Amino acid sequence: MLEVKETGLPGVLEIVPRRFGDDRGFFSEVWNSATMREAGLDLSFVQDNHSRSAKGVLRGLHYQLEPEAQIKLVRVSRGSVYDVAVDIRRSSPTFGQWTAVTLSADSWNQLLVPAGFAHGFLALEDGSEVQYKVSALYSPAHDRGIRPDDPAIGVEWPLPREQWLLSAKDQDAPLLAEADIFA
Ligand SMILES: Cc1cn([C@H]2C[C@H](O)[C@@H](COP(=O)(O)OP(=O)(O)O[C@H]3O[C@H](C)C(=O)[C@H](O)[C@H]3O)O2)c(=O)[nH]c1=O
Repeated sequence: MLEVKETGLPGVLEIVPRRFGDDRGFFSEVWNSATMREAGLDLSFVQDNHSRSAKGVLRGLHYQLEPEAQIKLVRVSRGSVYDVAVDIRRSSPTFGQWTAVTLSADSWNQLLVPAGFAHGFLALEDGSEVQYKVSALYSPAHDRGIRPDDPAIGVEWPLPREQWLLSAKDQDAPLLAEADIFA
């Protein structure tokens, strides 16, 4: 019922739930706590988010600090996005490293981003819709960001910088070296 694949970063997983197609369309359990537990992933979520982005919109790199750090299960229900996770735990052997998976409605894949990682995505098609569950409620006081073009991280975004559309918050975000992150 579930395919789980490693990515370039330990802890960040690509997950592909089954999709049952028939002449009406399809049905898919996009989140099932028991199926995930059987796959060794004991997760619980408290909030479901949904955003739509034009091609070139880059949202990120975002995270919430402890004690409101969020595990995220990210999927795309329309279009496609280049989805990125960055390890921002100073004590981690993979601190500062990043991995990316293209998530799309066609591939029906999801990305599990653990707490302690910054998350962001670049919309590759107009009207791309991202839906993601988070394990802690939104807390503006704990909400933080890091510049998505930080050369110390070196994310290889698939569209050139001049095509990006960033929020003012993301344009002014600190570099990794200046940011409040995880021990
Ligand atoms: C995240 C969030 C935002 N908001 C409000 C706050 C603003 O008035 C408005 C837009 O917020 P923001 O510009 O932070 O939205 P994104 O840039 O899509 O932020 C998200 O982008 C990346 C990809 C993430 O992983 C995070 O979940 C989240 O930070 O929604 C809420 O009311 N609840 C929320 O949980």
